Formats: sequence, C-alpha cells, structure tokens
Amino acid sequence: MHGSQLRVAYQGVPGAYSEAAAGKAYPNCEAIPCDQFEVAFQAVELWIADRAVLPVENSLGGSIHRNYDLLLRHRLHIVGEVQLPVHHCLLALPGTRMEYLSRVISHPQALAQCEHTLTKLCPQAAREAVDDTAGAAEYIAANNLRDTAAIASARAAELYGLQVLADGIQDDSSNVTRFVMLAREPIIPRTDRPFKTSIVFAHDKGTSVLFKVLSAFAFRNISLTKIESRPHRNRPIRLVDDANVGTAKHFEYMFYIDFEASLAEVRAQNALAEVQEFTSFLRVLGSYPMDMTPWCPSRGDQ
Ligand SMILES: O=C(O)C(=O)C[C@]1(C(=O)O)C=C[C@@H](O)C=C1
Repeated sequence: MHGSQLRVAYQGVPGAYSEAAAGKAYPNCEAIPCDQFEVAFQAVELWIADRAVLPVENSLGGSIHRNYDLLLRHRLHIVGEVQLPVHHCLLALPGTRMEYLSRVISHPQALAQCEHTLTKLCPQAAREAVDDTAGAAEYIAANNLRDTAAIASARAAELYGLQVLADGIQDDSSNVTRFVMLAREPIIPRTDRPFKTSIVFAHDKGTSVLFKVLSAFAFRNISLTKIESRPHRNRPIRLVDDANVGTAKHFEYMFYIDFEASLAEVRAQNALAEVQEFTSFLRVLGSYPMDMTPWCPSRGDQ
C-alpha cells in the first residue's frame, strides 16, 4: 500500500476528505485534485494518474450514486477500499457570528451528514450544495463572504484561513465514508487476508431474479456487505402486457453487490458461475483487500 511513487486522482480541492482518503490509501502519494468525479476516472484512463480514490458510501448519508453509475460507464478496476472517519467543522471568516449566518454551503453529502445539528445550531441559515467541502471553504475565503459558513475539515480551515465556529457537527460521531481505489489493471486476488469482491449485474426479467442471485451466496455462506440498485440506463422501463388489465411499466435496475470473499476462493468462483446463469449481464468490478483498520469514533482522521 506504499504510495510515494503514485499519482492519485481525487475529486475536490486540497483539504477535501477525498484528499485525506488518498493519503490514507497511499501514504506519501502525490494527490491530484480534479473538478468532478468523472475527471478523476479520466485522469487514470489517460495515464495522468495511477489511481483514483472515490467515495462510494457514507454511514449517515448513504450511497454516492454518481460513482456507482461511473463505475459501470468506465472500465477501471476496484483494487482496494479505505474507510475514513469524517469529522465535520462549521467554518467561517474570523469574527463571523453563528446567529448572523444566512447560508451554509458544502458538498451535498456533508450537508446530509450534519442535517439535524445544523437545524439546532443555525436554523435561519439556508443550505446550498457545492462541489466539495474544501471548495466551499475556499470560496468563502476568496469572496470574503461574512454571512456564509462552510461544512468542511479542520485542515480546510487552516488552508483557507477560516475559523472553526463549531467542531464535530456530524449527526453521529461514528460518521464514516467508504472510498474505493481504482486502477487500470485489476489486482491478483489472494486468500491470505480478508478480501471483498464487488460485482454489478442485470437481468432481462428484472427484479424477479434477485432472490436466485442472492441464494447463490447464501448457500455458500458468503456474506454480503452491500447491495445497491440503480436505474438501467439503456433500458429503464419494461412494458408488460396483460390482456385483462392493460400495460404495466416495470422499472429496470442494475444491481451492485459487495460480498466478503476473494475471487481466488473456489466458493466465490462457483457462486459467480451460478450468478452468471441467472443474469443477462455480469461484471466483476474488483476483488480487493478489505479495510480492517480499527478506528476510534470520537476522533476524526481530519
Ligand atoms: O467534499 C469532500 O470533501 C469530499 O471528499 C466528498 C465527500 C463525499 O462525496 O461524500 C467525501 C466524504 C464526506 O462524506 C463528504 C464529502
């Protein structure tokens, strides 16, 4: 996991949680800021970066759907995961008073993770979404905004000369974001440590196969850690005609599953062979070491 030679793309500007995740995944790497998630994917595809580190889910805010969609649209491989405790601060220009705030800006996930605390701290302030947390802090400093606060990390406060009005404002102290590391080539799966495998699949007959797919894992005692569905972009609706009642419109989905096994294990290979029988589309997004680092909920990495 040593990263001193690696260029790692992340979405946001310096001080973003994604930058911290890149540093956790690849210590001493060269972190490369990107405007959008898609740009981080492209940076790896075009050899500008060696890896991308992207958030996929948060323990309070839920899945980051954009990245699920992009995983499918691009051909990069998941080669690892890191879970980062996210400790949010409310930042403003020095001298700003909480009661005079008219606006709080941040990444939509950060706003969602602090929703209840914000209502208690500054109910009068409107919430506005921007591209990333540290970018929100930078924007306040660059435009000398005296009525606006940002939700971002303590490091962003230092970088952009802001004051911490409130510390630890996430609605739950055990606020964790899971990031995946992406590369042009997959890693070779092993069995000497806990591995996770991520797949995506679809079926012509929609949700009716889901139970069969899940049973392929259940029969082999393979635990699932995550299941997510997203609209099937190529065929979002399936019409089902019933002469008696008319035409029903069924929504079609792509299903994403993470399971706790390495693709080097025979039981995982057998499960996937069975899944393939039930599905019209199946792709392995990656088989990679699980992040097993212990963490302390009350302290953030930020
Ligand atoms: O805006 C940032 O700082 C990010 O790194 C993005 C992001 C996210 O997309 O979830 C990462 C971690 C936190 O959950 C909040 C925001």
